[in-house]
Formats: sequence, C-alpha cells, structure tokens
Amino acid sequence: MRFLDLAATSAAVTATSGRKAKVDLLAAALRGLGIDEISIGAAYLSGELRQRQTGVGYAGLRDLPPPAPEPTLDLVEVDAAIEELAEVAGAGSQARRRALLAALFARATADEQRMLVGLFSGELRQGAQAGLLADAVARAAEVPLPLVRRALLMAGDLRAVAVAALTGGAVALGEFTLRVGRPLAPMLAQSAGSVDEALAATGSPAVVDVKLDGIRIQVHRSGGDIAVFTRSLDDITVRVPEVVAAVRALPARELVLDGEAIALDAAGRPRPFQETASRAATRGARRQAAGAARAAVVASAGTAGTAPTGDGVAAPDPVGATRLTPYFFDLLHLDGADLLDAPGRERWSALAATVGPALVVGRVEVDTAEEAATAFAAAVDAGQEGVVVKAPEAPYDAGRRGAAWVKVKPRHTLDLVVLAVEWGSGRRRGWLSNLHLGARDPETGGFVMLGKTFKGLTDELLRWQTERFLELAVERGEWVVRVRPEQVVEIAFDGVQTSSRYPGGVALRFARVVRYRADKSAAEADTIDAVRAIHAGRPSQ
Ligand SMILES: Nc1ncnc2c1ncn2[C@@H]1O[C@H](COP(=O)(O)OP(=O)(O)OP(=O)(O)O)[C@@H](O)[C@H]1O
Repeated sequence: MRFLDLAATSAAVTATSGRKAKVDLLAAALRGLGIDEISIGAAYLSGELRQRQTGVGYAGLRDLPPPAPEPTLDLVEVDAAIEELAEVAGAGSQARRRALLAALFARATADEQRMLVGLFSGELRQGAQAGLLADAVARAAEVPLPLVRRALLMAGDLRAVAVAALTGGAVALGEFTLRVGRPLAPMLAQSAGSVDEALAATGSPAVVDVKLDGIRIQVHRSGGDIAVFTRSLDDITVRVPEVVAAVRALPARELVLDGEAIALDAAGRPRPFQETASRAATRGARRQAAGAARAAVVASAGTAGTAPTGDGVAAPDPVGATRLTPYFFDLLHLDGADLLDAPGRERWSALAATVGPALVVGRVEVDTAEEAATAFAAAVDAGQEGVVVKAPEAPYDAGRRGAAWVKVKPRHTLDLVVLAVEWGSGRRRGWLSNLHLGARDPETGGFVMLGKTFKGLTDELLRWQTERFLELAVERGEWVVRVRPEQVVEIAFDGVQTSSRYPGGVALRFARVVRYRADKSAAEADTIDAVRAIHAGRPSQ
C-alpha cells in the first residue's frame, strides 16, 4: 500500500466524528494491506511506529527538507527506513540519524510528512484509536469482535492480533489463550461513592476486599521461572526479589497470581504510597511486547537479596529499606488449569489453599449494607485506601472494568490527563504550576477539560513537573505551555458540578493533586462518562 493512502486514512479518521464512520475507514484500509504490510499498517493506524525507540525527538523534527511533489513511498519502504534509523548507534550516530531522517522526509509529500511527524512525535498515538482499531480488525477480517478483544487481552499486542485475524481468521485468534509467562490485561474496578452504591452494582451477597494502596502485581510462575508484571504490563521482576522469593516458596509448579505489593511499617500499617511506588518506578520502563514478556519468564529471576541483570551480573540489592509484601486477591492459573472463567468463589478457594492466609488480602463476605459499611470502616481505620466490593461468582474479566468489582474510597479521586500548564507567579515564579486537567473522551479519542489546579503540589513535585512538562511541550506561550496529552495525574476533589465554563458542561470542585501516575497511560485515564456518572450519583466506569 502507498504510504500516502494510509496517511489519507489517518487524516480522514481524525477529521470524522462518528465512531462507526471511523471504524469503516480503518477497516477499509486494513483490507487493503498486503500480508507483509499488516503489522506495519496496524501500528501506523493506531498512531505508533513499529520501532519502540528511534532516537528522534521533537527537536529532530524541526528544519525538515521541503516535501516531494509526487508520492513514491510504500509502507514497507517507510518501515525499513525507520528501522535503519532506529538501529543507528555509536560515534557520529546523531549526524547519521539526521541524514537518514532528512532522506526519508525528502521523499515524502506534504501529507506524508504530516503523518510521519505525527508518528515520530507520538501525537497520533491516542488511546481511543486502539479501541477503534480492534473493531476495525473484526470488521475487516469478518470475525466476531469479542474474539478480537479476547485475543488482544491475552496477547497485549494489537499488531500480532491484526496479523492473526486477517491471515488466519477466527481459528488463528483462538490460539491466543492465557500463557504462563505472558502478561495479560488485568481486570479493573468501577468506582462508587459509597458501599451502598457498590452493593447495588454487584448484588448481594458480595465479598468486600481491603483495597491496598500499593502496586498491582501479576506474578507468573513456571517451575523455577518467575516473572512479575505491573498493571501496565511492565516487567519489574528484578526490582522485587522479595515478591519473587515469596512466590518461589509456594507449593505449586505453575501459577498466575493477581495482587498488590505494598510497603508496611513495623505495626503492619501501610507506609506512604510514594515509598511503595519508588520500588517499582516504571516510568521509562518499556512495555513488554508479547515476545519479550515470554523471554522474561525464561530468564530465571533471582532469590531475595541479589538481582541478576540480563547478562547474569549481580546488581545492587533493590530492596533497600523498603521491603514490599505481596498480598494476592486472585488466581488465574494453577498447575495446568486456566481459572479465568471459573466463578470468583472457586478461584478464591484455590488461591487461599495455594498461598495460605498470610498472603491473601483481607476479605469478608457480606449479606447486608450494614455489614459492608462495617468492613469499609475497618479497612479505613487500618490505614488502607478503601475497599473493593466484588460479585462472588463473577469470572475474571481480563482488561474489563465491569460491575463485578467496584472500589469505594473515602474520598473521590480521578486519574486525569494534563493538557497544559501555566507558569507560576510569586513564590512559584519560574516553575510550571497550574495544571489544566482533562478527562478522556472515548468517542472522539480526545480530552475534555474539567478544570485547573495548583493545589497539593510540593516543591519536589513542582520541580519534577516543570521538567516533565517542558519535555512534553508542543507550544510555549508566555503564560501557558500546551503539552502532549500523555501525563496522568491522580486528582482528589469534593464533587462534580454543572459548569458553563468548560466544554463538557461539568467541572470538579476543589480539585487537588494526589500524585502523578507513572503506571497509567493517557489511554487508561478516567473518561468524561465517569465524571458524568459521579455527577449523577451512579457507579462509574
Ligand atoms: N483487593 C483488591 N482487589 C482488587 N484490586 C485491588 C485490591 N486491592 C488493591 N487493589 C488495586 O485497586 C485497583 C482497582 O482499581 P482500578 O481497576 O480502577 O485501577 P486503578 O485505576 O489503578 O485504581 P486506583 O487508582 O483506585 O488504585 C487495582 O488496579 C489494584 O491495583
């Protein structure tokens, strides 16, 4: 396929507002791809390059050569040129990279150049696009959408799924099953303002789990090989040897466990979240592609105290003063048996029998709202973040945010995306301070602004965010710096009010920063629908 045709599709998708029309455009483009172009085309249509690192940043995209008058590039050529660029290393690499980039851009027409800039800068990478593309793959391959979604959750890799669907149809998609060692998208929770609301969503009886404010861990064990993945499927095995050691001691050969790792003080109460988070420090860690993740489980993880690096050299002890304790709340695989579709109660019995009472989260079964309220109060008194109310019989819905898990915290929080930042004044002069906050709009793939805040920012956060947002800057005005919508921030607020000031018609009351979320991408931020649900007093997605 000509690169120009793909660029035209991408531009048309952006310019079209209806979801169905977008999916139609994407499906038509997918159908037009040759076998060796599917992986490349699927990546470009979701706004990504196939190469994770190219060494080309914003600065490298200035001063490009004038566009070519006629289109000559095809997809495979563009991908090969970028591959060559990505492989440049060693002395003189910057100049060589610049020359290769200039050569590629000189062959591209104006529309093609725009597409290339979007791909290199990451501006085309929008969460909703990946969702649309799953629909488009189903349409183009004429297979049921749930099959594509399921394969995607198991593989975590849209390109592989697109290739399978378009070349082997439903049969090939069926081969993406749970594989020990390959991380799968974790099940997510809806959010409610009270335990009553949560119970209304799950039904009674329900189980009420303590919600630990640590880091989500998905632990895969195959014999002596153990790998630990975060919520965003980053491999953090070498960073958490104490988790590896705990799982190594369990009496099972093959396991996939879901849980939370948390730092506790001597009295068993949670230490501040930042301490736990610093141990995982996933920012910059690369998301594991399916293949790399498989390799990770093969590279046997170390025992507590030392952390072998990839080449077998012992790295300094990552545990330091902050020891993490794992607590598990789900079991997805046990010694050859997949448990994803088994009822929650069965998964819990198998989990408790395998890991023992010391390593499971606190859970009680409740029949009434009063019992649930008591469990909630006990969790909060113990210094925990809240509870997750769960429907006891529900299957494990990988990657879904259904009504079977509903979290309740004593205060509202949302994970929003920073759209722009204002320069501070007075004591904050010279620092980027007031954040413009946006919720994700799954319909358009864009973001809807909900308000601004500069509250809750420590000096350390101000320093960090000034550096971070200058990195993400796309337009530097005198007062406001517009940024690429990539940084997720957790915001606490007192309520949602109707507002004529902001485009979504709603605004947050007393928004303040809780923390930056390095473990979430903008595609996973909360949606405008979730904000509207809070406004209307319903559990939200
Ligand atoms: N007992 C538990 N059961 C399920 N999830 C739990 C439990 N304890 C802590 N958690 C954490 O709560 C999260 C559930 O909320 P959600 O799926 O919305 O993810 P999230 O957006 O990361 O949530 P949050 O920011 O509230 O932690 C899980 O990702 C997990 O990390």
